[in-house]
Amino acid sequence: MDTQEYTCRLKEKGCGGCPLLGIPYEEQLKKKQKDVKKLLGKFGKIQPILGMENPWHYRNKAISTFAFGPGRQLISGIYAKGSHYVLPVETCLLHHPELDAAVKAVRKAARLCKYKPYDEDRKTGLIRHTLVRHSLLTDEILVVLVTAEPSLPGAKTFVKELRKSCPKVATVIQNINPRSTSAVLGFQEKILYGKGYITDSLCGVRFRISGSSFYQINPIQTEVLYRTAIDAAGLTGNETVLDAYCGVGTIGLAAAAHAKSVLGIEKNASAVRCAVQNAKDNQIQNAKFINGDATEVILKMAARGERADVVFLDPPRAGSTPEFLGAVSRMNPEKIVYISCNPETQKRDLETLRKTGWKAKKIVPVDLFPGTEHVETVVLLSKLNTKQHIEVELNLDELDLTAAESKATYEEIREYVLEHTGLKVSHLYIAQVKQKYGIIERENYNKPKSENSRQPKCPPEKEAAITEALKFFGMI
Ligand SMILES: C[S@@+](CC[C@H](N)C(=O)[O-])C[C@H]1O[C@@H](n2cnc3c(N)ncnc32)[C@H](O)[C@@H]1O
Repeated sequence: MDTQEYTCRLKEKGCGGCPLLGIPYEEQLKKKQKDVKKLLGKFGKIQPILGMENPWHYRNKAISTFAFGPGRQLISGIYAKGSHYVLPVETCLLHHPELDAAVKAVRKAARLCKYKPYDEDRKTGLIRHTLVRHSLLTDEILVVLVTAEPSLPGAKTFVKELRKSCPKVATVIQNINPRSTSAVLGFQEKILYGKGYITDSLCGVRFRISGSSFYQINPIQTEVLYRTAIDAAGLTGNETVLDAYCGVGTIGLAAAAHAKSVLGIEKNASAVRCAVQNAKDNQIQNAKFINGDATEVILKMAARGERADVVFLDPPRAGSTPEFLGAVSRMNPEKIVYISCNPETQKRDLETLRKTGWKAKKIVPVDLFPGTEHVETVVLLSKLNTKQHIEVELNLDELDLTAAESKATYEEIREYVLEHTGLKVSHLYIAQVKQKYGIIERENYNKPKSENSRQPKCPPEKEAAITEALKFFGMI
């Protein structure tokens, strides 16, 4: 079956998982580039999106929900769009093929053990979902069987049959979720076989992956994402680094070799335990982790006058909080690297950061989710008024400026206008518009050499463009 046919069949069935699958990959990338530009273009130039060479079978995690199929046979698959009707899924173009093989083996073992699927409406049956993870490093598979109650009769037989059909299964976990909820996992777990985790590697660091902790689902592009973020930070080995919303410590631990120290903050206690263990397993001694809400932790750090040179933040889809961003700003880092899986909330947070003088220096979209509408973005931010920027980025002509002028250089205004309108504007025109808004120029700067000299007047179209730029930089 080719991609087109596959997509048509899924659409017929009502599968809403991957709305872009029927579109050629180049077109998908163009669309995402455009979407990011629309949302974040006002903060700076958007670098070309970093896509995949082979955008298929990239997922390292699958979730399959159990139900009764024809003849009351146990089936598993995904919910049809907008409903709780289960569509059987045997293969998926986005899953690593080992995942489909493992889910098939789970179904076979569950049928042999005569497990009944859980019925949400009647509150009957036992097994709800299976969550399966694959490691590219070791080729091992982790299987989680989610049940509605703690008792799992014949658990040993289930594991034996599962491993017989799929010997790559290295660990099996029972997760108990008795709640009426759309969340897949519950809070209680039992290890039925193996160590309860598998090991994967990213950017040369090995990570333990459990059933419940957050781990990026596209390992190939995650390396691209992390390298982009770490490169953007320009670490020299002397920096103190904060890795907020750190999950199992992936970004911080990948950056640790290039920094003086790393402090990770994460709300999920089991992810923090994994992060501490990951540091040990990799003999990384300059990384520590705090279990807590990122906003609460950082507010306390800022109040104690603590600081960091570089802050990485990679919040969930809901984004960060104004309180977190305010506290980061008070800690006065040299750089913030904001990694996001939701450019809409990132846009909101960038607006908040801009109010305290932060400016986007680099914006790079990374396609972690081919076939879907989702996209990751890495944004590097720094403050224009830090010592480093005065030394490196302002030229001498522009050092003697009034407070309003100091917000953006003539070059930055010129670049902004060119990028947003395609118009070229001279320093003289910028000076004229600034004067119009009462932004006082220092003596003789960009003024005509004699009172009588004929000065070209800024045309209205360019004046409007410069006015927009002055607004953007908060100067008027
Ligand atoms: C998008 S994930 C990023 C994890 C990690 N940086 C990575 O790349 O694997 C967001 C993480 O934030 C954590 N989280 C969510 N809300 C939080 C909060 N209020 N404080 C701290 N961590 C939080 C989640 O548990 C999750 O691990």
